[in-house]
Amino acid sequence: MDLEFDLSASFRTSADASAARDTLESLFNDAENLLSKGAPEGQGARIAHWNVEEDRINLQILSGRYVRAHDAVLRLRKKIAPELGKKFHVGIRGIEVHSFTIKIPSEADLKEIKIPFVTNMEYKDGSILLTLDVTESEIEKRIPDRILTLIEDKIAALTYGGKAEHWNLLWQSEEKKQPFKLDPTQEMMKRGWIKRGASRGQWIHGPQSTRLFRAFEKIVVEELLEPLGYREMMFPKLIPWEVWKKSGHAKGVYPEIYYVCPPKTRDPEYWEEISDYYKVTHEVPVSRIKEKIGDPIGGMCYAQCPPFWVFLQGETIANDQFPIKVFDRSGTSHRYESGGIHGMERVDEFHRIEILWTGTPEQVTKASNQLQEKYKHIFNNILDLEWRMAWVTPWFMAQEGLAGVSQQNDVGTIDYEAPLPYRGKDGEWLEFQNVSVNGNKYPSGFNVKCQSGEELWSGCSGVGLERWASVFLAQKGLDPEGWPEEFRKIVGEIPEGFSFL
Ligand SMILES: Nc1ncnc2c1ncn2[C@@H]1O[C@H](COS(=O)(=O)NC(=O)[C@@H](N)CO)[C@@H](O)[C@H]1O
Ligand SMILES: [Zn+2]
Repeated sequence: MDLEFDLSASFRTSADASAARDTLESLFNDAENLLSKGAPEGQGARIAHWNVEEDRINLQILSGRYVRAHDAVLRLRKKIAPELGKKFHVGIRGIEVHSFTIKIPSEADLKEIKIPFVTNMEYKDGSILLTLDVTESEIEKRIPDRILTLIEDKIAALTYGGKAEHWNLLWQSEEKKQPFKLDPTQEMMKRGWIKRGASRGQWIHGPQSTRLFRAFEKIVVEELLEPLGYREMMFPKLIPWEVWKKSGHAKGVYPEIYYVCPPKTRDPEYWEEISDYYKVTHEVPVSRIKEKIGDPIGGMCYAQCPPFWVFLQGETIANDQFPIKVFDRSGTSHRYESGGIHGMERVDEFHRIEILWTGTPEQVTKASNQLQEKYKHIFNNILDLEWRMAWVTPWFMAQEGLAGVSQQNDVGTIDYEAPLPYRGKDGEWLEFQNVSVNGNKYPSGFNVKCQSGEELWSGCSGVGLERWASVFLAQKGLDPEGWPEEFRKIVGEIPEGFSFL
């Protein structure tokens, strides 16, 4: 059984339309092809029933997935309005929806959920019956189609939800003997390289760890970004909903972002009682603060590349400007990660170099391949890591709560993973960066065009420095004597830290 739409509605007319009954009869009778345009043979919409009662033309329309009942009613209005006007001086004032149900095939029921404009959802013999409460304006705004897509995605998630994340191996280095077997985070804490920050999942990096992070950055800039012509930019780090609506994150990022709310006003008097309360009690009255701050305007940097696109938004760019290749390392990213205390490899606040490029599909694919070559050189000849690359669910799909792979070939994400010896032989490998070809998602999301009108694609690569440090130190330990010569030259002398009594 496929989708079934069942819509009962009326055209409200400016005057009694009974005189038009015969005309309506012939219009509706030969509406067959009007209601099947765009549908495979015999799968158009059909008028199950109609009648005229003074200033109401009532109809019931049944359809499948192709010419959906609500589209059919709009097509009918367009068809009969001029006839009624010309011949009978009767206008159509609007559409009243009396009942609207959609039947969607599904192996199982969905859990109780609240969906706008859906008044009832029940599961009966292999399908979910949705009852919608929509008016003409929701129909014009395609709300029923978005509700259908949402339900079909949830039904799909019931099945692939059980499927493991998409993963297939692309390349793997040879195994390497790893003398070091300890947890690098514990070792770094013991030696005072890092200390936990005061906030959840946050670290403070001492001079030693900072030198290591800067050495990784230096390698990325000198070995990869400069030779390949990437220019440094600074992307915003406070992201408003507007950006996440265009990047797609507004579809599913809510459980993992740090929200940002501005004060309702910066008038000191408005806040005086809060400061006074603190001065007297030495407690911060958080519940009272909640009343004094505005709604969240968005959140802290999460994926790092979306806010860049506002720089190109709405522009038409000369072809000779492409490929545009930039990178950002101007600030931290923040994710409300799963609970529990993690080492440095899973943190709420992290430092990432975000590499971003855009151009024609060929240019974008080529740039991705160039980056992969350079990374291979860095991991094999400078850091001497044991590591692998795998083709996985694109990061932008995962961050919208989707699974599987992109329909477009060579659009997708390559995850770079490495073993952490302290996790043991069968320990989970850690993703320490990725390279993605994101297809046309961002240029079209932010309405960026190239002069020739050719389709624009983009790609991005996130280099997580906490992850590089975790992988490198887990495999090589914290003593520079155990580090590859190439890398030691770049790091130089590890600076002294501070000692505590
Ligand atoms: N919680 C975290 N802690 C430390 N590093 C992280 C964390 N989340 C992501 N990263 C780093 O950021 C990289 C890219 O993150 S991603 O979500 O996979 N991809 C994106 O967000 C893309 N925009 C590319 O940056 C990861 O490979 C990892 O190196
Ligand atoms: Zn990105």
